[in-house]
Order: sequence, then C-alpha cells, then structure tokens
Amino acid sequence: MERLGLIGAGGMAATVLDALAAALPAPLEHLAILTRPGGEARAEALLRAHPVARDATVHTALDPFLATGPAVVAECAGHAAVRAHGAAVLRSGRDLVVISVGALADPALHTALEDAAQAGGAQLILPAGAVGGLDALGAARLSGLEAVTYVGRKPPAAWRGTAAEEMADLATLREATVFFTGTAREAAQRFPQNANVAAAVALAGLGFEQTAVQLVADPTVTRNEHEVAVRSACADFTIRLAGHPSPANPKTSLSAGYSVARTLLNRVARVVI
Ligand SMILES: NC(=O)C1=CN([C@@H]2O[C@H](COP(=O)(O)OP(=O)(O)OC[C@H]3O[C@@H](n4cnc5c(N)ncnc54)[C@H](O)[C@@H]3O)[C@@H](O)[C@H]2O)C=CC1
Ligand SMILES: O=C([O-])CC(=O)C(=O)O
Repeated sequence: MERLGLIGAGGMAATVLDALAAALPAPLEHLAILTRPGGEARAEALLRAHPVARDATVHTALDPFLATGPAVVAECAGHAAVRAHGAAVLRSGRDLVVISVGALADPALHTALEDAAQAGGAQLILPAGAVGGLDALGAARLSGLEAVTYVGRKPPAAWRGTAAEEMADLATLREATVFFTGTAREAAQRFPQNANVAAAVALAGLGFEQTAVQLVADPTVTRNEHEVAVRSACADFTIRLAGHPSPANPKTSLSAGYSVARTLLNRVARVVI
C-alpha cells in the first residue's frame, strides 16, 4: 500500500492516520485526501498532525484525487460521499473501503457499487467498523442463520442532531429509552451517522430486512455499546462491545477508525488475520 486515497478529514480519518503512523513498516509513498470544498484547511491540519506519507495532497474533486494513483481508497466521510464518489472510484479499478456501510441500504446505490466493482475489476470492502464478530457471523451464515439481532445503545448526546430527537426528549431522559425498533434497512437509512453497524451486521448475516434492530438512548452509559446476538445451525453467540467515543465526534466509536486501519494494514501484511 504505497499510495493511499482517503475520503474525509474528520475524527475517523484522524484515528486511521494515527493507527497507520504507528503500525506501517515504512511511510506511504503518497497520501491523497479528498474533502468537501471548504474543508481544505482541516485536511491540511490533519496531514500536518499525522505525517504518515513522504508526500501528501488535498483535493476537493475526484479526478485529480484519483490521478495521484492510489492503490486503494478508504472512505471515512459519510453516506453522501459514498453516493457521490463510490461507483467512480470502483469503476477506475481502485479497491474501495467503505465505512459508511449504511449507504448500501439504498438498493439502487448497492447495485450501482456492485456493478462498478465488476466493471473496474475492483473490490468493495466493508470493514466491521465499530462492531465485532462479523467473522463469526459470516461463517455461521454458511451453516444457516436462524436469527440475528442488533442493539445499539449510546448516551443521549450521541443521538443529538438525528431523527432520534423527534422520537425521544433527549435532554430530559432519566432512563434507557428504546426509540427505534425495526429492520436494519430502516435503521441505516434513518440514522446515517449512527447505524452503519446495523448495515454491516445485515450484510454479513441475514440481510437488511431480516436483521432486527433496536436503538437506545441511555443516560446511564458513557460508551457507545453494540450488541449482536446470533442463532445459527453451527453456533449461537452474543457479542457486546462498549466503544470509547471519538473525542472529535461522540456519535463515532474509536474502534471504527481502527477497523479501517486494520483493513488497510492487512493489504500489506504477509500474515492476514
Ligand atoms: N461502520 C461504522 O462502524 C461506522 C461508520 N461511521 C461512518 O463514518 C463517517 C465519518 O465519521 P466521522 O469521521 O466521525 O465524521 P466527521 O463528521 O468527524 O468527519 C466527516 C468528514 O468527511 C468529510 N466529508 C463529508 N462529506 C464529504 C463528501 N461528500 N466528500 C468528501 N468529504 C466529505 C467532512 O468534511 C469531514 O471531514 C460517518 O458519517 C459514518 O457514516 C461512523 C461510525 C461508525
Ligand atoms: O461508531 C459507532 O459507535 C457506531 C456508529 O456510529 C455507526 O454504526 O454508524
């Protein structure tokens, strides 16, 4: 992975670059960051704070970004960025790591990305993100899945600025409140910054319609908690993670950025686990 493209310059991008700086055996040849117009200064500051590459550039348009020749592009920017750039990156032949997995809850975008990957001979790679256990879930799927549920529990502050504000009075909550019960597809579409994990669980397991999701605002927790419960023909298991929120964005768990970094590092590792 000598040349990397990163879409987004927020909290998660910082975690990814932190982890790469610590774990890469040698600096990247080139790092290109694609951000929104107006985000250049933030991206430049990110590069100064995380010197992981011999050379680095910031872009606000896709073509010059791709012209830097990244071997792989990692998206850490949100659903809109996947919609705007995902298919073009894949069609250009670059593998694309997408952390905003919930964008694939839109069937048309999901199909467009698969078609673009096919046309470009590239892979669309979906990391586990803030959750864990997708290896066991994917393996259990091969044996036959019976039920998969996901519960996402976060402090009220993590749900501010989302549709949860219309479903619960976040400012006055005194106890855990389930404000959403539904499918992984509805969850991912209604909570684009908070339920990407539901989409990842769905795609690794029973799909968007059959994966049951609950979302909870809980004033008694300080972490972003994720619980996945699986019943299958080969194993039953429950996995629960209590993620430290990113200092830059309480909606995002730090583990999500580390998951992207692990995915990138595995591309250059001789032993992959
Ligand atoms: N799969 C998972 O477990 C998780 C996925 N996520 C996803 O990761 C995304 C990023 O999270 P954070 O870094 O915490 O958010 P953030 O809000 O701190 O940073 C987002 C960055 O992306 C940039 N951006 C936004 N739209 C863009 C576009 N169209 N093109 C280029 N750049 C664009 C922004 O300017 C900003 O630099 C979230 O929006 C969410 O979709 C977040 C947490 C967990
Ligand atoms: O980072 C997290 O805790 C999970 C999250 O926001 C998401 O799934 O979109």
